[in-house]
Amino acid sequence: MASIHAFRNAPAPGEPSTGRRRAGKLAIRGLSKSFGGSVVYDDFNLELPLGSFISIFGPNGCGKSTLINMISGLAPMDAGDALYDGRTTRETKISYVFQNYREALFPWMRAIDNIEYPLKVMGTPKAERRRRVEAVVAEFDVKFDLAAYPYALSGGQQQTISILRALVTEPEVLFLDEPFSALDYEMTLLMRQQLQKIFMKRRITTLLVSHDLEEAIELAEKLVLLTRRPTRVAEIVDVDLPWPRDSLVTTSEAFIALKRRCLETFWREVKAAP
Ligand SMILES: Nc1ncnc2c1ncn2[C@@H]1O[C@H](COP(=O)(O)OP(=O)(O)OP(=O)(O)O)[C@@H](O)[C@H]1O
Repeated sequence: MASIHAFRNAPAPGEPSTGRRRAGKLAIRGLSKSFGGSVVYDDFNLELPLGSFISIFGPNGCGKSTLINMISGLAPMDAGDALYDGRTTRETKISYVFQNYREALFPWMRAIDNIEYPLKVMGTPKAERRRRVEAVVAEFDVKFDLAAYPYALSGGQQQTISILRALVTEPEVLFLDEPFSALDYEMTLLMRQQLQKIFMKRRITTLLVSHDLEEAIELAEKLVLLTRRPTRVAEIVDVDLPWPRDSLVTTSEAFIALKRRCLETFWREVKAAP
């Protein structure tokens, strides 16, 4: 997938970031999608609050990536639409972080230039570009050398660059497709902390696809559990745990009860006859 798409619908230069929780809803209506004769979605409907951290979890191949690809504008729907507080995807400032950071970064650009790149594409003046890059780097508490090229950075550092590049445009909606699945455990836990920090500060509507149920719960305010194909919403679970959440939250009674409930739904759906 061409990573340039990650920067479309970016804000105009100088436009303020969205610091407050956004009102309104993301409304997905009548969404249908098939590949060949294989139906993934057929008249799928979902409503979610903007300004929330939403995780999406479901059986293998149920269409999690396809869903966020369609509602972010990366892939076409066969039918239906997605409206952000009444505005189309094209009218909404969207960023996307891919699972495969190695292919998403430009190898010939230094880390700092990768972060700045979408602002250049948008025609943001140099001084403003520098201000925004510095701001996002400070916010994420980056400790490694941003003058390095991607090949010289660890996986976690490369994915940090991808996330900073997505955030530098000050998006209204941030999509993350299994962003930490290629990272080691320690780095994954650290990245979850960083992502929470950014979310609490900016309140960007965030949609995370995760294969890891603990991760999906740990980060979410709302967890969307999907069925097998043709895919529907099995359940939307409110994750009412206090923020910020460190990794120890996964050992709390409240967390374990939530995980149990999600697993029960998950297994019911996995075992359901196709
Ligand atoms: N471009 C495509 N062409 C043909 N089939 C596709 C395409 N993209 C996705 N599919 C199929 O659509 C279904 C849903 O795929 P998708 O990757 O969205 O599921 P997922 O839930 O994200 O999967 P996973 O759990 O493996 O990450 C799968 O059966 C997949 O093979």
